Amino acid sequence: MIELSGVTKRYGLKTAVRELTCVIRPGLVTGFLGPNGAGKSTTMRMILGLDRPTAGRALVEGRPYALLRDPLTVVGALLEARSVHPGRTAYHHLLCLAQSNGIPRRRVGEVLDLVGLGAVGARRPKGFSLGMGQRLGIASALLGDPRILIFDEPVNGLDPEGIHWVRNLIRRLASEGRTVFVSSHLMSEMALTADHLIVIGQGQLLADTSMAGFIEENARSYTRVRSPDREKLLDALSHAGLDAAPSGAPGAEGAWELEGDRTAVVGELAAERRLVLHELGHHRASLEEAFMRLTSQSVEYQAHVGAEEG
Ligand SMILES: Nc1ncnc2c1ncn2[C@@H]1O[C@H](COP(=O)(O)OP(=O)(O)OP(=O)(O)O)[C@@H](O)[C@H]1O
Repeated sequence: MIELSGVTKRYGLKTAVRELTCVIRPGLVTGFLGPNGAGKSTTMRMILGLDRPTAGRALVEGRPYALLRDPLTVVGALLEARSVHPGRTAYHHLLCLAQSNGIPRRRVGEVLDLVGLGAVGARRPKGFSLGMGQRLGIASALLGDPRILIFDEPVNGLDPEGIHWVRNLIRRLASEGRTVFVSSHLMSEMALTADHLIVIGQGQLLADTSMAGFIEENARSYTRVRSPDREKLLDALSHAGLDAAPSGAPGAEGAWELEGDRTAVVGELAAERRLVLHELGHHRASLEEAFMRLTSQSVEYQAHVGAEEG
């Protein structure tokens, strides 16, 4: 378990994280979302003792990271900026980490096999592809068989096969009862991976909720209907007091949308008036749209498309 209570981090006048309080529980994948500069990496660095909070406390399994004995056996992390000694092979890189953390040598071979690098352990990581580098970072995180795993943008730069592999690994780690805390800007990936979400904007907590609850609360629900008898259908809807607007969704040209789930009433109206329908369905907006909706007020750098400048 990871516990943050009133965690604040200031860099000079800039407050990167402001009074963040939340608990990241075992047995679940908790997604950590926020626009660029929201404070995600800073928060992860504070949990890992790489940055000291200006105020508040970050605890892993009930203790500050700095007080952990053999920390790699308690918490493993994959951070965005990683350093690997240029002269060491992948095997030696992991062996040095293992030896300084009281981890048996045999575990090095195990994690290399686990991440699919068993055949290239004798090679130097500087010749590795982005995906292989990412796998080596994950091997380091798993080395101490820790109960807590923190992954900052784990699928960055990976191909679809690599993304699929990371997703399955993350889900498996959580199903084994571990605490898994993952940040990603890839919303479609997060929607498939996370059970729970913590969302921050400008360093402050915006949401701490289940994935299903987040989508229920923040994603628009609507009915989409398409008919070759468009004018008659719109007339029927308007007589029934139902507002419809043209769909702006890509690939939904000619379709109309109504707020909420109105499939039953639209279907009945169409049947009554003997109108042909080519499409009628209830949709819920994606996690991406829900995220954009929630964080639109707290984006640090925003492009103003079409704004007149100068
Ligand atoms: N060492 C530092 N000195 C000064 N400001 C910093 C430092 N580290 C981070 N910041 C600032 O703190 C804020 C939060 O940064 P952080 O990297 O934690 O955000 P993030 O959510 O991880 O962003 P991204 O999604 O772009 O990785 C930003 O405004 C950043 O410029």
